Amino acid sequence: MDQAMIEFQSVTKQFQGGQPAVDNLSMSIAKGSITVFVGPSGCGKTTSLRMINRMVEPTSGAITVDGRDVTSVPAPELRRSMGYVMQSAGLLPHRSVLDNIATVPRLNGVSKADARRRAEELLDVVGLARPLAKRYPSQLSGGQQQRVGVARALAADPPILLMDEPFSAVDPVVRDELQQELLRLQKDLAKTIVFVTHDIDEATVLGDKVAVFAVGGKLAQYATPEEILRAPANDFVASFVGRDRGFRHLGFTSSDGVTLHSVPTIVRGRSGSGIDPDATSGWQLVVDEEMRPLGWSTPGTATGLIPGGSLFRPGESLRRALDAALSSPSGLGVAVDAEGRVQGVIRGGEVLALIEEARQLRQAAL
Ligand SMILES: Nc1ncnc2c1ncn2[C@@H]1O[C@H](COP(=O)(O)OP(=O)(O)OP(=O)(O)O)[C@@H](O)[C@H]1O
Repeated sequence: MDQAMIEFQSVTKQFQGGQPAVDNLSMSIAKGSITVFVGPSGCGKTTSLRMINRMVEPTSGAITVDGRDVTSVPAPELRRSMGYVMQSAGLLPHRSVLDNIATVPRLNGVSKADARRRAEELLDVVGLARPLAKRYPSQLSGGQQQRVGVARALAADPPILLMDEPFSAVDPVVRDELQQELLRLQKDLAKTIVFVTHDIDEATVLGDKVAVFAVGGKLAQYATPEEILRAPANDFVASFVGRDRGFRHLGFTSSDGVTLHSVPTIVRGRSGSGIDPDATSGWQLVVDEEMRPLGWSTPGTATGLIPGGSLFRPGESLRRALDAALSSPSGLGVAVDAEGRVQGVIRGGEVLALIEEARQLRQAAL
């Protein structure tokens, strides 16, 4: 079994005069994993997160971190052992980016020179250009500020990172980038990360485990994202994960059985590959000299080049395979290798047959 890093033992939090914000929460968070707390507004996600570092004290129950009851550790010491990233990034406005990142190491007694050196390394880690170090937070974009927030949380190299809706204030493209970067970082860092969001897509992308909270501070389901999408524990979870859950679930289904077919190609400005375009109803894939796809052509189109759909890399999920086929004007999803060179094409009908096969296998296993 995975080693527990954080444990909630029958934890309840009741603010004065209200319903419980968190109601009898028991859960175990594995070391080195990303656990996402997700749920509608006001269901106790932030309160639960803040009880880990004692920004909020439980009314009853206990929380242990690495086997120690958090109440046995002085709160300031506890907080310094955990990075904290929040929605607004929470940067100090009158300090430079570099000094913001160096703040916690300085509080921990690291020399100014060492703290700054570490801060510079962290700029690279979170993908920020070094010249940004001298700027002030207001001179950065929202996405850059969040990166500084992550760098600052990592500066003291804490084993635990608490992240409260860190990416919710940025636009969807930047958000996607930040999510992918967090996953890349986590591969090397293997921190224990607790991440709060109200977005089920973000939860299923990031979480090794997802905890779905219901209004009233009750834990409705705690499972892998795949399981939550495939088998919601009750009607509340089913409605929270939403109508697209079947499609999202494909993101966890292997595309191993999908067949790659050869495709007629033309290098832009040259003659064809010799494969008969009749096999693909006249569609030909236009590629560059390196065999990277540029778009499609078909006889009778005046424009010459029709933009292609999303690309698929063998080994990716069935969701990516289906999207590549459905988004392609030819109905053929283009498969590429790690360098982006064409490997072949996949057919939508065959991907759908695999989806059905996977469904039948799941049903038989029930
Ligand atoms: N300091 C406080 N005093 C009184 N009530 C509070 C306090 N902090 C939170 N609450 C209440 O506790 C409940 C849970 O709040 P919490 O912030 O944990 O929810 P949340 O799931 O993080 O919501 P959101 O997604 O909107 O941030 C809410 O009803 C909230 O009003």
